[in-house]
Amino acid sequence: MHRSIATVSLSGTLRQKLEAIAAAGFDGYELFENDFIQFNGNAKELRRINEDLGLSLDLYQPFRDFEGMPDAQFARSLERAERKFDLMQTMGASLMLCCSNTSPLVIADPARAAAQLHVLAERAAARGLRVGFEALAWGRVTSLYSQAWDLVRRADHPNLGLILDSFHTLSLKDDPAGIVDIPGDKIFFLQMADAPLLAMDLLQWARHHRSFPGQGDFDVVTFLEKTLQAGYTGPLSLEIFNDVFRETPNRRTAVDAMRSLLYLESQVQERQAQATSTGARKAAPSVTLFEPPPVPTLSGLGFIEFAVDEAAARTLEAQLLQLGFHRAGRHRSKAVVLYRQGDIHLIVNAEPGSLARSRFDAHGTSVCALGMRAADPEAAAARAVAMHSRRHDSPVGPGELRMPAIVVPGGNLVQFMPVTMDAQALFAADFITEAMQAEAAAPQAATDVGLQAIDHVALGLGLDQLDTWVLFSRAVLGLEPGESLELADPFGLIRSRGVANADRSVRLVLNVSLSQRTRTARTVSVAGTGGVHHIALRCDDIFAAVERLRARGVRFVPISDNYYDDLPTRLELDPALVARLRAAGILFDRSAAGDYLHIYTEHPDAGPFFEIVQRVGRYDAYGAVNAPARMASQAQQP
Ligand SMILES: O=C(O)c1ccc(O)c(O)c1
Ligand SMILES: [Mg+2]
Repeated sequence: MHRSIATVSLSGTLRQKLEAIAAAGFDGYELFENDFIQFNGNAKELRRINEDLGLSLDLYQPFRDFEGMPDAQFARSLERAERKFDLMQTMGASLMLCCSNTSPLVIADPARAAAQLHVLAERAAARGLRVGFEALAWGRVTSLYSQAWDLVRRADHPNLGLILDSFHTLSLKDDPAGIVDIPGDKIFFLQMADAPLLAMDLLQWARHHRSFPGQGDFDVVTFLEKTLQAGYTGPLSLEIFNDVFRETPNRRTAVDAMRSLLYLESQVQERQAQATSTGARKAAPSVTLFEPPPVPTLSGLGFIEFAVDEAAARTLEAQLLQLGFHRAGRHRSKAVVLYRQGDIHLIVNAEPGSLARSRFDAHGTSVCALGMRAADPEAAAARAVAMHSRRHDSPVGPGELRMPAIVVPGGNLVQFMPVTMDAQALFAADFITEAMQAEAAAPQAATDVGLQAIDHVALGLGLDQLDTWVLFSRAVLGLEPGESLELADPFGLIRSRGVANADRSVRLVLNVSLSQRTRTARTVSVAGTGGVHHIALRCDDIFAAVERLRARGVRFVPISDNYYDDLPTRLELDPALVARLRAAGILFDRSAAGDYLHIYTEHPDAGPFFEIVQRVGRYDAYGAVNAPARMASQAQQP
């Protein structure tokens, strides 16, 4: 498809926006009128920039408050239109967007509105231009695409067509199914936008909280599918009014935008392929949709790698040993040590000159890579590259394993590990693993406190990184987002959203602070970027594990007695269980599916802290109700 984006979706000056749009690989763009009005150049110069950048100017927008006006205003609006047509001809735009009337002067008379639109189309036709009519969700008389289509049909002019915008339809919970009955060649343009479900004023929602498809809650896939079924073959464009995008570096936003369109196309493509293979529908797509390698099949976090220098490595080692890990091996050729407990593998990388070291130099002790087990590591990396993520190849020594790696938003790595190799063989390729071999003979190492697996990794992100991560998680890794939650820290709100694969073997929690004053915000600020904030390790018996850890000197975030007084008023719990939780300082949550027991280690001077968790039954979340207790306690620590 011809891929396009509205200039309103990006930060920067008009020229900077267009450069970012071209660099991300778009074919064309929608010019938002204000961007031109504020441009220190004329329409001819804009045309030259378009030519230099290889961008087509697909749409000039918006033309407001036109249809259904009293005669005097109508005459003036036609004059206004002529001036816009002059500009469009000079800058090389052939389609104008006219959005439905929001003026109190509008007359609710479809015959009048249609007749006026006919005249507008006739004026456009005289110059070889076209007009597309779009229903704004808050239009005074016309707010639905079906109403806009009714006017376009009545106006009956070849130079007048319909413009669809998924936001207006889906925000009103209107049914897009009727789009299939509109002749495809009468749909002149398609604007796609997603949004989080918010109970708020439509106009505010539309102007401040739209997001790229794949970042919100709308069924944008069905919307595009219906439009294509109608026979639409025009541009696929993004029109995103979003307060955060207005201040996010525009090259990053433009890459997100392109990834979003590719992901959207691929989802529709997949549906069409399925419908065709099951014989449900004839294959009749008139446009070619993007078809990347399939979403990877992931099965767990194989390792977590820390970036350190020599001194930081010693501090971290002390912390890991205290948590019951043991040194399981050292790297064949690099200053890298492997720690292990149960099926948890932690790699501590102090190799000078490595990517890990450069991450340490920039951000201090931090997680610089996650290992994800993938059914087909090469295909997983190929999918990522197709979705505009960068591949990262680090130097490997003789006999060492090359694992395909990709760069994730913010600059860290995800490495895809083959599931077919067991952990022993996998790490044996790169590490000298005497300890592991000795351990194979006596599996319960003396230091082991019963931690068994990586449950999830929580990221603390900058405000402008959350939507990027949601889309990256879905489009590249196939991790689906859960509910978006707001958690109260004593100094501001934290927005939190889990993403996970279908069998829940890979879980990430994406946290962003809406205030500059929370611990999460300060951590992001000190590190200079978002990154892993804490690591949750799972066990089968959290009471036993915590007892052993306390005996080894591990300190946990203390929880207020009031929390345990409140717990039985919230949940029906055996008093004996409440007493045990209180004595151990463990937090508790219960859902219909099961229980979640968890506790947090005290924040170290540098690097992430740890959460110890036990899941009972099919509990599927992260104990968000307890996060305020943890954050308040952390805030009360000296
Ligand atoms: O918010 C608006 O005014 C506005 C303008 C043009 C559009 O295409 C749109 O969807 C909204
Ligand atoms: Mg629109």
